[in-house]
Amino acid sequence: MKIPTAACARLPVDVGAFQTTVFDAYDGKEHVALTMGELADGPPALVRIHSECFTGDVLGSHRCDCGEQLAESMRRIAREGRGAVLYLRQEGRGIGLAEKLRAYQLQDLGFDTVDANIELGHAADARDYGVAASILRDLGVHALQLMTNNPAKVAALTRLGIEVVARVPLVIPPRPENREYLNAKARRMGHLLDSPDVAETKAQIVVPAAKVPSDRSEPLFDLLSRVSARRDRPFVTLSYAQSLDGSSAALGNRPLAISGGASRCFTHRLRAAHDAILVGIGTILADDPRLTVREAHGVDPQPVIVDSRLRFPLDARLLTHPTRKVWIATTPLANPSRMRRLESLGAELLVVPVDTMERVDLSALLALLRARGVRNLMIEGGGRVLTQVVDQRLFDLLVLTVAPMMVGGTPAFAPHQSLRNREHTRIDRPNYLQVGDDLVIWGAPQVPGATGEGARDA
Ligand SMILES: Nc1nc2c(ncn2[C@@H]2O[C@H](COP(=O)(O)OP(=O)(O)OP(=O)(O)O)[C@@H](O)[C@H]2O)c(=O)[nH]1
Ligand SMILES: [Zn+2]
Repeated sequence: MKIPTAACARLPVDVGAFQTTVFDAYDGKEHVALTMGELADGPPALVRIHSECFTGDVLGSHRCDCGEQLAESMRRIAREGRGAVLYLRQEGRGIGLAEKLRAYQLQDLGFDTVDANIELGHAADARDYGVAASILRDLGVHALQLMTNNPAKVAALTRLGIEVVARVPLVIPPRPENREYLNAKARRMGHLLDSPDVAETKAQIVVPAAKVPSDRSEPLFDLLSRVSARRDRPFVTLSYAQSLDGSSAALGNRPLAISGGASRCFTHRLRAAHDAILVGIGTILADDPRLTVREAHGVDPQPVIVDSRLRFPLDARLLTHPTRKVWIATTPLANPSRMRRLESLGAELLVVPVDTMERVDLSALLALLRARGVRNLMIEGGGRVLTQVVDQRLFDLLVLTVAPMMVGGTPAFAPHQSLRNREHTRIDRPNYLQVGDDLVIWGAPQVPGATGEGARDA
């Protein structure tokens, strides 16, 4: 999407003169590009994509490293005589200044930077880089060397079709006041902070995270980076794998590796494109999954487990998730002492009203997730949850991986209830991708009674 410029002027600062352009972005914020030299021609330029930090950038706060990263990146660009800083108005990793200060209060009480956000009902990182990609395209920049310590930023830009030929570390030596904060960023958000000295950092060639399919998957990831939540629930992607004969597990629900290596990378990339990931308790009992992003770059989505009867095992791997506190959604009928036990093991219990069958009411759960800041949610299974989601038409996008095998196992879906009595759910103008040996079918469900166009925009 072309992004209109609102105004521009030359701005001399200590390190040199930058052309300063304000963009009229579709999110209503005044994002800024500081550029030096000719960017559209020549080798990939040095670029900093900087998120606004009033406390660090303007006041020089010692709680973070932002102000120094901004100054250092401008210095490096001036030294090269060429490059750009995009100053994005994403204060507090997208949650705004007041919420960031609330997060600071929680950090003073012992929460780390990730848990503080989550405690306040936000995603650990609420930013997206769609505007940045549009501005870069407007500047004629399609490939760049990115000054960042954050691999998720590299991954996000790559998904948006900007080629990051190198990641240039921008490590600021810690101060006593921000040592713990920087450690938390490294430990919990995967920031690469071990280059000891700013002056020594050199560009590192970025190895593409996952040898995922072909560029033909870009429209899918591009779509995911642009979708916005509805008011009543997050944008929901239903993603699961099945064999040619429709099985998602071996007989008796025994686990089965269905998709190949390439599709696993693809699935991890999908996970990284979502704020949260939801599975039913059956999947936890059968597979004990970690639900993390391991085979792609990116931040782990918030795991959410639907567990009406609170059967969650006390030794499940999700209780030692490396970056997130697992959210277990249950009902007021669940055993209170079991709830307390799981809480003492680090889970967060979400008590949700029951539906007519005394299960977690999925619409109510989705509304709660939305209220907690989840903008997009990936639902990975299992059969019961998939069936309910399709029955109640609670999804916006389907991503189905079909592996070329016959299993004769447990069907991906439980027998449909209400669906049988209603119009069938069709995927509108589906897209087909080959990923390794597997076939990925993706598309939006047709809205009942709508034309193809409307369904596609759903
Ligand atoms: N919510 C929240 N935001 C913070 C906190 N500390 C800094 N920020 C914001 O974080 C943003 C910068 O993100 P960082 O995580 O420092 O770094 P990054 O942009 O992901 O990665 P780099 O490119 O390496 O700087 C700015 O918008 C800051 O205002 C915090 O404790 N909580
Ligand atoms: Zn900061």
